[in-house]
Amino acid sequence: MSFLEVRDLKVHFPNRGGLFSRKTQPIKAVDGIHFDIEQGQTYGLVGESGSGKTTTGRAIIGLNSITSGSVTFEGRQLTSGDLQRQGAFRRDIQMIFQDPYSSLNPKKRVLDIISEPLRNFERLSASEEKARVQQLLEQVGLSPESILKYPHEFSGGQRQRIGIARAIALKPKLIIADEPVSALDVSVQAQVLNFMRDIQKEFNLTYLLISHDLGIVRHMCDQIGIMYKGRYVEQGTTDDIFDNPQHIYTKRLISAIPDIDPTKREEKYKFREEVRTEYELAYGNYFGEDGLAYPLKPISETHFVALPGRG
Ligand SMILES: Nc1ncnc2c1ncn2[C@@H]1O[C@H](COP(=O)(O)OP(=O)(O)OP(=O)(O)O)[C@@H](O)[C@H]1O
Repeated sequence: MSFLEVRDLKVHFPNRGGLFSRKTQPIKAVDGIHFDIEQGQTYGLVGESGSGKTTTGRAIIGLNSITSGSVTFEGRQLTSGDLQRQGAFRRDIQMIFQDPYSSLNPKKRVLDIISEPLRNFERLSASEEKARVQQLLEQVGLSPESILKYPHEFSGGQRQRIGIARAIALKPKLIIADEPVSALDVSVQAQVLNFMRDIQKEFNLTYLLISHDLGIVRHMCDQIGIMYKGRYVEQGTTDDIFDNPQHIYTKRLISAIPDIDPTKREEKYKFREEVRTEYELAYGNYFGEDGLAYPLKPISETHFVALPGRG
């Protein structure tokens, strides 16, 4: 049994539709996805905006209710309506959010922000709490004197470290990191990502990393699942996905990553041209027609494949 098992997960939302519409199809934000993560590993969920990545993460932590399917964490199953058990999950599974500017309450001091989960789950005296928060700040590379400061007194990277300190306060086993660095400057992104890897080793953390950026996912993840409209187009080990992408959608995402190594640029241009030709043969148009960058049609309940060539 894997540390985290996600089986045929579906999360549908009611479609409120227009004012006069009587019956509408639900929004199938997540529509049958499947993956396992082993302890200490990082699994990346990749896809364009709206593909269902965040909804998947929120369902695992219990913030979205599951329409069908299952999430099993260390052998314990979280299913919809199983509210009692969610408490146990909340401690072991924490989330890091995308935007360190809006995810920290601007009116609260760092002490109160980081101690919030501690107050929910542990009974500490004021002095014990202060000492714990100072220790957490040191772990994330911030000075213990920061406890009395407010979020606006920190840089973006430092704020994300405060968010990480809050996430690791209860010594969780699994962290769902939803676009943890996409709001940060590129130079700061690498620092935060490397720091996340350091604490992963130190605490044997398991990550579910949600990102639209394949470059980041390549750097961080052992396995990757590529999502499109709530389903998978492809999943596998990071090396498999990058060395031998099977799906045109994956190829296109990979071909779009800029190569900083000048010796590989030529190869990348060639690959990009090949992908473009393959795409045009299948669709007649590289840029899609329905407003989506990559129009695909489903071949099965859980996977998408490119449309067949025209003519
Ligand atoms: N509470 C909700 N009610 C109705 N629809 C929702 C709700 N939450 C998400 N959706 C819809 O579900 C789909 C998937 O959204 P989700 O946020 O999971 O995508 P995402 O891949 O994380 O995108 P992004 O990268 O932009 O965050 C979208 O079409 C979104 O509008």
